[in-house]
Amino acid sequence: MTIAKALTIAGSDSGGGAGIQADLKTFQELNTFGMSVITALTAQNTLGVHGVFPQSLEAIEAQLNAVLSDIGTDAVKTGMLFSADIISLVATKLKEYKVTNIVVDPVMVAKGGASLLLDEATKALIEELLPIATVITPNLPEAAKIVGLKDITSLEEMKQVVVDLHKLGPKYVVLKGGHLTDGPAVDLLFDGKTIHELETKRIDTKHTHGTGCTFAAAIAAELAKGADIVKAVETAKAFITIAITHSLHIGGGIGPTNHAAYRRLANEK
Ligand SMILES: Nc1ncnc2c1ncn2[C@@H]1O[C@H](COP(=O)(O)OP(=O)(O)O)[C@@H](O)[C@H]1O
Ligand SMILES: Cc1ncc(COP(=O)(O)O)c(N)n1
Repeated sequence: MTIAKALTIAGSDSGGGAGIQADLKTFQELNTFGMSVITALTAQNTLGVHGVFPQSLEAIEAQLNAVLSDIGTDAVKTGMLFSADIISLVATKLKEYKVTNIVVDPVMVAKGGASLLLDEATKALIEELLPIATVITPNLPEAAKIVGLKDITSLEEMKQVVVDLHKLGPKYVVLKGGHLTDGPAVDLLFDGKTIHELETKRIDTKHTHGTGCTFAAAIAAELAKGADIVKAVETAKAFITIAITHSLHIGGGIGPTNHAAYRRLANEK
């Protein structure tokens, strides 16, 4: 039996809601074979990040070589990359192994406020990773940091920023509007010509730990299976909306989304 393969290159979230764990659960639910390269361990739960332990370049390179030299992959999703050196290594290896379908989620700060990317690494992200990305999926604070704005607070501003982000080299840009404070949850997909709006009702919940990771992993899984970008992003939006609707009240803080809900609902139809 053959199966589409998807690789996440990201940080481990011991709490299971974001990072590597969210990505692998999402890959599984969307019927792809998930693999992982761990860039950093985080000691994390619903209350926040209690420790960050980046892995050595040697350990990261060994994982990349092991997976890509033997198994290969149909898509990659990058998440927490932490430092400029890790970003450079990942970019070099993705080029060396001619990886296609590269989804870059430019993770910078955890929902609780902890930094998951060193400040000085933003330059490497912009110069080395964005130009080789198939699609990038920044949230509003990440997009503001990348284009040098203080903040982005309206749909009108988002429409300008999505075009500015595209000029940095990725083939497609998905700008996530989850951080707008009111109105629907709108994401914009720009393909270089047209801005597609993906809109859902804003779900009233605080349990959104791992939404960005899960959404980007779902895009990667769909691209791995051969979907075009519009279809991949539409499916990912449906997946994350259902996962947030049925989010889990686990722990004392910001609970995780429910990765299993999408498939469970599909099976009930
Ligand atoms: N309260 C919400 N209701 C519905 N969709 C949401 C909500 N919060 C976030 N989303 C959606 O979840 C996805 C992840 O967005 P976002 O939370 O902005 O990312 P991040 O986790 O990177 O900060 C996007 O598709 C966004 O529109
Ligand atoms: C290891 C790791 N990676 C990424 C995130 C961001 O989570 P979110 O998807 O909620 O922005 C996180 N909290 N931890």
